[in-house]
Amino acid sequence: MIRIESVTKRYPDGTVAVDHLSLEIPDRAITVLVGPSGCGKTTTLRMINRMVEPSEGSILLDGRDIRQQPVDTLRRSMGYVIQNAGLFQHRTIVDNIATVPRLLGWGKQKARARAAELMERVGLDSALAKRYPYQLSGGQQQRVGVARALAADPPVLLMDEPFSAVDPVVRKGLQDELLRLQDELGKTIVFVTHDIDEAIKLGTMVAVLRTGGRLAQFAPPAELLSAPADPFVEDFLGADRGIRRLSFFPSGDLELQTAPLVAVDADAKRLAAPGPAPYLLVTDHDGKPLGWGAPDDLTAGRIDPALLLPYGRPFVPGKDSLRTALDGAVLSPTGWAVAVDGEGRAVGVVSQQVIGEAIRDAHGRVADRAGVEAAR
Ligand SMILES: Nc1ncnc2c1ncn2[C@@H]1O[C@H](COP(=O)(O)OP(=O)(O)OP(=O)(O)O)[C@@H](O)[C@H]1O
Repeated sequence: MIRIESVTKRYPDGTVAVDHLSLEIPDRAITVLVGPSGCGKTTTLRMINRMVEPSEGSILLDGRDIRQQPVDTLRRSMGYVIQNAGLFQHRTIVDNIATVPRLLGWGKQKARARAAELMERVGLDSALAKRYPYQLSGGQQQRVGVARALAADPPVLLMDEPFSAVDPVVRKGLQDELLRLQDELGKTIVFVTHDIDEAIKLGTMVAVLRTGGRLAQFAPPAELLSAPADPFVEDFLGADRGIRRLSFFPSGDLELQTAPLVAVDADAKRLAAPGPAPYLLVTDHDGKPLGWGAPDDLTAGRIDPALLLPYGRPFVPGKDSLRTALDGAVLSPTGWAVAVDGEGRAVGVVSQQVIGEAIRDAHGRVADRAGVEAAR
C-alpha cells in the first residue's frame, strides 16, 4: 500500500500545490487522482516517485518511508507513463521498451525478448518493433509507453494523463486495454486525469482534488455518483449522475422473458401466439435479432425485414450493466430491451418497467448496505 500522510508541497515561489493531503492507495487496484487544472495532481504523482520532494508530511510504501531507500531503487519499482508517451525518438520501438531492462544489466537478447513479449501484451503488432516513434500513431506510441513502463515488471505504475493526447475513439480503446491488462497483471496503479468520465471508468478508488491541492472526496466511483461530498464534487461530476451510476448495477438479475421469437422466414401466423411483449422479436436463422414486428403486420410466410421496428442496442446479461439494458429499452420504440448471449443470439427480452423495478431494488440494496455499515 502507498500511504500519503498529510503531505504538503510548497514550491519555492510560494505556490501551495498540495495541502495536507492524506490518502491510502490500495494495492493491485487503480486509484485515480482527478480534479481541475492546477489542483496538484501531477505534483502528488511525482512525489510518489520522488521527482518532487514534499515540503511536509511523508509517503510510505508498504509501511516504509520512501526516503529510506535510494531514489533509483524506488523508481525501478515504479513504472511511469506520461502524456505523449515521452519515447526516445532516436531509438526503435523494441529498444525503447527494452530501456529499463538494459539499464538493469539484462543482456540484449533477453531484453529484446521481453520487449517483444510486452508488445504483444499491449496489443502492438510485432512488425512495428523496428520502427521509430515518429512512424507510429499517437495511440500506438501510448501503448509503447505503457509497455516500456511495464518492462521491468514493477509493482507500481504511475500514469500521468497517459491518454489525453489521443482522439476519443483511440482513447476508449486504450482505456479498455488498460482494464484488460490490469485484470491480468494486478499492478498498483495511480492514474492522473482531469477527465471525470475516465476516472469513473478506470478507478477502483477516485480521489477528487480541488484547487489548492486539497482532497474533496476519496471514494469508489459508484459512491461518488450517488453521494458527492459537497457542491464542488457534485458540479465536477457533471450531469446525468443517476443514469451514469446505473453502470455499476449488474444486469444479471434481470428477469428475462422469452418473447415469441420468430425466424425471419418462418410462418409468422403460426408463431404469433400472444406473449409478454406486444411484439414479436424477429431473428435471423442464427437467432440474432433483426427487429420487432407487430403481430398484425406479420402476415403468413416470409417476414419483410423492412416492416420491423428497431430493437435498440442489445445487452449481455451478467456482462453489461443496467445502464446498457435501459439504453436498449429506451432506444426501441417498443420499450423492450433485447438480451443476447456472447455470440449475439437473442436469449430473452425485458421491458422498461421490469428494468425500472430492478433499478429500485438495486437502490434499496445500496441503501440497506449503507444502513448496515452506519450501524456498525
Ligand atoms: N515547479 C513549479 N514551481 C512553481 N509552481 C509550480 C511548479 N509546478 C507546478 N506548480 C504549480 O502548482 C500547482 C499544481 O500544479 P500541478 O501540475 O501539480 O497540477 P495539475 O493538477 O497536475 O494540473 P494540470 O491538470 O493542469 O496538469 C499549479 O498552480 C502549478 O502552477
